[in-house]
Amino acid sequence: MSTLHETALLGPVPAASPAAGATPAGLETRGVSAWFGDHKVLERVSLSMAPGSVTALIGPSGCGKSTYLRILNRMHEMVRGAALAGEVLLGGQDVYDPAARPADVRKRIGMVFQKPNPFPAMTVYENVASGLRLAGIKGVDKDEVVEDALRRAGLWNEVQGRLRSPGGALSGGQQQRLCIARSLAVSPDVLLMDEPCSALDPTSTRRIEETIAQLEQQVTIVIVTHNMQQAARVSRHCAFFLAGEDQPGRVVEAGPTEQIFEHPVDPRTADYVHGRFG
Ligand SMILES: Nc1ncnc2c1ncn2[C@@H]1O[C@H](COP(=O)(O)OP(=O)(O)OP(=O)(O)O)[C@@H](O)[C@H]1O
Repeated sequence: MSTLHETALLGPVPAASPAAGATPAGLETRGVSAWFGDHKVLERVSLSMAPGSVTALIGPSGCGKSTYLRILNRMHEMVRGAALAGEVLLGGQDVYDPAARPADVRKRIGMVFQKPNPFPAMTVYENVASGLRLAGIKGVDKDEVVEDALRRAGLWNEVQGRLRSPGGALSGGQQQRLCIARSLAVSPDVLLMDEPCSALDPTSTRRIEETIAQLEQQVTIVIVTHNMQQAARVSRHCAFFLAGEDQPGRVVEAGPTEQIFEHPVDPRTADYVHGRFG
């Protein structure tokens, strides 16, 4: 077991985000394992997430999908007793290089959670602008950035007349898109989404899926979802995680989404995607 400081060869992740219109960086993990204390929860996960594509992580509860997601932007290390091994590369550069600041990594690899978490008393405008403040970005036209982020999150038309209303006054689905806009304001390469629709109604879910489709090419997206139809609709690539009894989670099969759903190689993948377990 070790904390992940073994790969200094490629140099640290630079703080700078991609220029507007530039292809975002892709992500790759090599042999990532994870522990909570003595409990090993992930076993040597190696995956490639292509620049500007949507990758869905699927699998039964407890197989380590969220842990894997949180390893990608260095949130796992915030848990007391958590450890990991392996490599995480953003655009070929080591996310865990000792010289890389976790805050810079999280600026380039944003995260949207299961439950929308805007700052409820802050205005819609300030919620989006807070992304800039938290990331220490200065010298930009805030109005322009806020509008652009809200447009990219598919929320601008609904809130342009309510920018000074509290974020907490929006519907659940709008709040989730506000959180997406807050992440987008700092121009991340990657957006991690941990079951972003599980607290939303079907219409709001559809709007988030449309937003994901619009963001494809602009941002590399990794989404954890329990909804197989959603994984099939939004993703280009898919990875199926599975943990055995008292065994850590591992990737059983990964590939183009169509292949995972239509022609899976492993019978356990077929059983899972067809709802026969999990
Ligand atoms: N903070 C923690 N401390 C200790 N163990 C944890 C912690 N978070 C997760 N685990 C354990 O790690 C394993 C993987 O959990 P994780 O949440 O990553 O799975 P998951 O596939 O995302 O599950 P779900 O689909 O239910 O969200 C589980 O056994 C879980 O109990």
